Amino acid sequence: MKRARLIYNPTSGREIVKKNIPYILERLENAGYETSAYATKGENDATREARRTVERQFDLVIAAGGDGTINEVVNGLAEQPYRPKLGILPVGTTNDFARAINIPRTIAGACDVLCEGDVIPLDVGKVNDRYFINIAGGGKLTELTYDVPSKLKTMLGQLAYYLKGIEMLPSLRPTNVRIQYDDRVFEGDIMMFLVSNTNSVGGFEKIAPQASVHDGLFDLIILKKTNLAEFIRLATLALRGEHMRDPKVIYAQAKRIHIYTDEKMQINLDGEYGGDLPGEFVNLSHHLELIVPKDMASQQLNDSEQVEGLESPED
Ligand SMILES: Nc1ncnc2c1ncn2[C@@H]1O[C@H](COP(=O)(O)OP(=O)(O)OP(=O)(O)O)[C@@H](O)[C@H]1O
Repeated sequence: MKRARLIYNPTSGREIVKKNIPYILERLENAGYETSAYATKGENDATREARRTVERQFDLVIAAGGDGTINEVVNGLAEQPYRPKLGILPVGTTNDFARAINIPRTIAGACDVLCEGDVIPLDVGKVNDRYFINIAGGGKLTELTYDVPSKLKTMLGQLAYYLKGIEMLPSLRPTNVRIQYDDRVFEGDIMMFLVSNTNSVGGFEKIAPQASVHDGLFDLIILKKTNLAEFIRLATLALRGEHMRDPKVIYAQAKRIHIYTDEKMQINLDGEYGGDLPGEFVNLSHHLELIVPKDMASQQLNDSEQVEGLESPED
């Protein structure tokens, strides 16, 4: 029998996972996994437990929580000599990563995927000595995730983030940066940069339309200096996926991105604080194996349509 370890954050999202542990264990047992569960106790505990699953050679690790918990689990698995397969039970507030890979945000639906889904290779992002699977970013607005109290998230869900975003708008300031992406360079003032492995960021599902989790490439989005009105106009365009051709936006793909600034700029990794710039973002292609819905596997593997506005390397 294969062995699975469920690592869950009992405080994630609306705290529903705890009540459903017996159901989840039963579903996995029926699918042929001898399964045990571990409740995280605080920051970085999911990373420590994921490392133990490497040592104990589990076949499958299931990260149950929000993007923060998934990120911690990935940090425990990355660059270990043996890496169990990764499954996701999205029970957080935003669940950007689960949205990007079409994992249902119900316990029963996500269990269907764990039990009947396909396995695809997953690229992992590395910056300095930390890892991410969804998004890395910098700029004042990307810091809003730190300040939303968990009580408010439990009550309001994702709306809590949007309210915080509106509150922060007037304090947005540009930063002067140098960004080298593969053999191209941008130098100037920016409001924000995003280094994305998926197309889903903060509930914006069309922000990096060309992103694929296993193409070995990051999708880089740079938002140049704007005033508040332009910023709001671009955010509205981004909701519809129409921001890429705007002259204030650079959208490109790259394997390796180096970002340097003289000013202080924090790096946000999968929604959590991940150190400060400078940073070198490296795409570890096909580094993990991920369980996804069956339709998702074929969709991701056939993804080759070019998107307008995407800067090509010779531009
Ligand atoms: N038992 C615990 N009590 C309090 N905090 C915890 C506990 N276990 C883990 N954590 C911390 O909670 C952080 C956030 O959790 P997570 O991302 O899973 O949920 P969320 O904040 O509800 O969802 P989202 O990230 O989608 O907003 C984790 O990064 C982890 O450090």
